[in-house]
Amino acid sequence: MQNITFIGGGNMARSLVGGLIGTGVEPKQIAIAEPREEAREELERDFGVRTFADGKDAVADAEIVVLAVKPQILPGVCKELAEAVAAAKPLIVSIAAGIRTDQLQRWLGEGTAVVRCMPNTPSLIGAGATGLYATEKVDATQREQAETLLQTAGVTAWVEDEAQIDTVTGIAGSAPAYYFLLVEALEDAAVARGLPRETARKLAAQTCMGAGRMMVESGESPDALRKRVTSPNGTTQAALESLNGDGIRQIVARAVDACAERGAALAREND
Ligand SMILES: NC(=O)C1=CN([C@@H]2O[C@H](COP(=O)(O)OP(=O)(O)OC[C@H]3O[C@@H](n4cnc5c(N)ncnc54)[C@H](O)[C@@H]3O)[C@@H](O)[C@H]2O)C=CC1
Ligand SMILES: O=C(O)[C@@H]1CCC=N1
Repeated sequence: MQNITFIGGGNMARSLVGGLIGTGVEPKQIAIAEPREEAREELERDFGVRTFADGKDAVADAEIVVLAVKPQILPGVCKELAEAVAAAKPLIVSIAAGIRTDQLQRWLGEGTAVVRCMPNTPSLIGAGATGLYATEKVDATQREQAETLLQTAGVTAWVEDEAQIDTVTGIAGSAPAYYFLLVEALEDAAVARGLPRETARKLAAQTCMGAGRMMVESGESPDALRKRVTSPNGTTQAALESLNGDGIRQIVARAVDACAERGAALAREND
């Protein structure tokens, strides 16, 4: 694995660095630029990585630079890094929601090789899901480098149309939060019915994991697995009829649209 520099050492960088180190990447090959001193100390303590206060210093010896700051500050951060990027010529991997590759190339230099991707926080435990998109400037070796980097965090899938990265955000990047919300809601419903919260959380969270593992490991469709839980005229049928009657599929479709549209709006707002 090449030298990898993260610009931004927040939640997502931590998730990806955790994944990288978990698969045996040498911590010293990872550099993180992070302005908050306390965060730098924590990153060094938790992962043994090199940290820098200034992004330009962290880019100098990097083969891959992962942009992991908020979309709202990315234009300024890229412009500050442009000279160092032009000198080191790393592959740029952006994980910023919404921000398009043509914008990144405009800020960093038109010749820059950019992969835009959308990972998610389960990367921290190697259970991430990432969509990737490569520009024409990215060669086959760099595509492989980006894929290998994100595969240390979980599964990956390429998209050919960049706009689909916003869809990926809707079903994977942001989606862990939907499952957390669902477990919160299950927990609240159980507590309202008198079950202790601790018991409710333990059982609901494990059920979320169990259902997830079955979908990933069995190779069966969610539809087939759902049908197997659903006895005719039984309890699950009653619950599913309630969910469908309340428009669960429409609710989810609207949420995915809202997410993807917010991604596109972030690109416009930060142009
Ligand atoms: N949190 C998530 O689940 C996911 C986030 N993303 C994307 O990842 C990016 C980072 O998100 P989070 O990690 O959640 O945010 P965060 O706020 O936890 O981390 C951003 C970090 O950047 C640092 N920073 C601020 N200015 C900087 C500068 N000039 N140079 C270097 N670092 C600087 C901040 O101090 C902070 O530690 C965003 O663009 C977001 O859209 C993508 C997929 C999932
Ligand atoms: O909420 C956000 O904007 C980021 C991008 C995907 C997950 N978190």
